[in-house]
Amino acid sequence: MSTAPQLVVHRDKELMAQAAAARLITKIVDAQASRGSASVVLTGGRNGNGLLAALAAAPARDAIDWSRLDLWWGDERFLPEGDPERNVTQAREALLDAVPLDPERVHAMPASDGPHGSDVDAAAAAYAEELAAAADLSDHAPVPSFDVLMLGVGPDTHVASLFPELPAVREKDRTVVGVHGAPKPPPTRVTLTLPAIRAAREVWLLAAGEDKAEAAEIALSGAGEIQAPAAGAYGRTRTLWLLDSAAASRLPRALYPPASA
Ligand SMILES: O=C(O)[C@H](O)[C@@H](O)[C@H](O)[C@H](O)COP(=O)(O)O
Repeated sequence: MSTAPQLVVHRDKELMAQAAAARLITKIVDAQASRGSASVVLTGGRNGNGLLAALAAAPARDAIDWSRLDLWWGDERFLPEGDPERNVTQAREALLDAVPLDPERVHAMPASDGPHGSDVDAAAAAYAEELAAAADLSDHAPVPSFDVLMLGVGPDTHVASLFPELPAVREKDRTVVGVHGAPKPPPTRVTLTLPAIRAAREVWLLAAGEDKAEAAEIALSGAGEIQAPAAGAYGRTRTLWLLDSAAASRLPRALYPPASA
C-alpha cells in the first residue's frame, strides 16, 4: 500500500538541509525512546551529504544516542575502500567521523576491493544477506523496518542507483542488486531495490536546486516507477518530499503549503 506523498518546501537548500536534519534528530530520538534503537538509511549526493553536514552542526545533535543507531546505505558507488567518491567516505567526512557510533552498527556496502573483488553482483547479494540477518519476523521484507530511509532525487528522477528504464528499477524480488552501466558515474553500483525501499516505515525524498524541478514535477504528477523511479519510492507509514523553492518551482501550487519563511 503506497502512502500518498506529503511535501514540505523550504526557502532554499541550506534551510532544507537544516530543517531535514532537525526532523531526523527528532525521528531518531523518538525511535530510540520507543524501541530502544533506531535504523536509518543514508543516501549519497549533494543533498544527502548536505543534510549530514547540517546534522553535524546541529545544536541538538547529541540528543541522539549514537551508540544505538544502525546506519545502512540506499546505494553505493562500487569503488575501492576509502575512495573519495564512495558515499560512505563522504558520509564519514560530513558526519560519521565526528560522532560516537558503534562501528558494528555502521553497515557500509561492500567496496570493489573487498571480499567479493570486482564481482558487484556478489557484493550486492552479500549486502542483502546482511540486511536479512538484521530483519525480524515483524518486518515486511527481508530487511529491517527502517525508521527513515532517505533518498536524494536525481535530475532524471533516479533514486538510490535505480535509474529510469534500467533493470534494477524493475526488480521485484531481490532487496539489493548490482548496477552496471549507470548513467551517473561511476557506472558500477550497488543499490537497494524498490521492494527494500518500500519496507521502510518512512521514506524521505530530498530534492533541492533548480536542476531537480523537472524531476519533482514528473515524479509527483503520476509518472510510472520505471520511467520515474522516484515515483515508486514510498514508505509504509509515510512518504515525505523535502524540497526547496527552486526544486518545487514547477509543481502545482495546490500540492504544497506556502514555503517556509
Ligand atoms: O550515489 C549517488 O549518487 C546517490 O546516492 C544518488 O542517488 C544521489 O542521491 C542522487 O543522484 C542525487 O544527487 P545530488 O543530491 O548530488 O543531486
